[in-house]
Amino acid sequence: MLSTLASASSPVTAAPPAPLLEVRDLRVHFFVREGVVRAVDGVDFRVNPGETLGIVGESGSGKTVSSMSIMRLVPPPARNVGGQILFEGEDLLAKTPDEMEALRGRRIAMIFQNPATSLNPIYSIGAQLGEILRWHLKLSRAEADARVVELLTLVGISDPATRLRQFPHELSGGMKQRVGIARALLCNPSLVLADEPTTALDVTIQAQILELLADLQARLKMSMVLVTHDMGVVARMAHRITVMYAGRVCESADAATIFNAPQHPYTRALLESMPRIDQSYTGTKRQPLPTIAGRPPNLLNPPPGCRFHDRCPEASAECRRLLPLETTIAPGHSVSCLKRGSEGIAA
Ligand SMILES: Nc1ncnc2c1ncn2[C@@H]1O[C@H](COP(=O)(O)OP(=O)(O)OP(=O)(O)O)[C@@H](O)[C@H]1O
Repeated sequence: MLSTLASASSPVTAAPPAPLLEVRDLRVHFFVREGVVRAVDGVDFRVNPGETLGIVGESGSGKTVSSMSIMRLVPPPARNVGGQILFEGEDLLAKTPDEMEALRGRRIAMIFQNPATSLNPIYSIGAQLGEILRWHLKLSRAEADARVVELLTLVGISDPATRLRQFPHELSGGMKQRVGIARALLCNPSLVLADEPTTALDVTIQAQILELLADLQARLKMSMVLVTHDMGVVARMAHRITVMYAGRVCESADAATIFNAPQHPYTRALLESMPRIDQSYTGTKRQPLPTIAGRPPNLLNPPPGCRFHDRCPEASAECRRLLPLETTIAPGHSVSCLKRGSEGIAA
């Protein structure tokens, strides 16, 4: 739940654009034998038309569960226990399974982490991409082939007419991920979700795929949610950034604000642990790469108060007792930290 710090001297600014996607107070819990894992526990974020939202945080912070929830693809024992996911004004959590099926791949599409497993090995590229077009848009085989060739060309695949007849194992990892991106864009979706789209690739290929995504985003004015643990990736790709920790949002702002004026101690710690280009981490003058001391809490039994308190250099007694609510501190900039003026609740 988002609250606003009232300020009589706040300048009057233009109303922000209506968001394409607005996630409000989302709660997704896993009901396991040992108890309840609060994987996503009151998360808010939004994506404006034509922009990339980067969701960033350490492993286990709830990024994937949040993005899979948009597609309603988080499997049991997870259950959505609260919140709203408003997409083009409609609550996705209120849709029937059939309505979601019609929407997935058509209005919201996904680029998966591992292209080796996300493509079906027994169908040619043309057959598996064409099937999506025939199902969603009722295109004929010839029309579907033409559209697939158009998309393969768009993602930089040479000789697309030949690729159409090839099988996934005949393509390199980078090429497969290009096909994965083409597949996501086939039906011209309003929103693309990309969960760690480059982590499974060789380092040299990662840069090429990020460049392709950035280029497509700019050319097609694509709206995208990019999930990553890598601040370097969001620095390059995201217009806005939501920082998650232990199932909650610490801070959300435009990318320049996150990098130049971060407010939450966790955002600051993430930035400090980014490798710097002017710093040597090898050789005789090497500095150790800073890391954030400690570990994220177990979400089966999260500590009371701020989830970050036992790793936070600023934590006080009240941080150990009160859970900070996400609070707007400037237009488009929200933070959940008692030290930055957030209201706290006993939890
Ligand atoms: N099937 C499951 N059963 C129980 N808990 C789960 C299950 N899947 C995920 N979780 C828990 O949900 C929390 C959020 O997981 P999620 O995958 O969203 O994190 P993440 O930020 O995407 O991390 P990563 O970068 O490692 O994928 C984690 O604490 C994880 O342990």
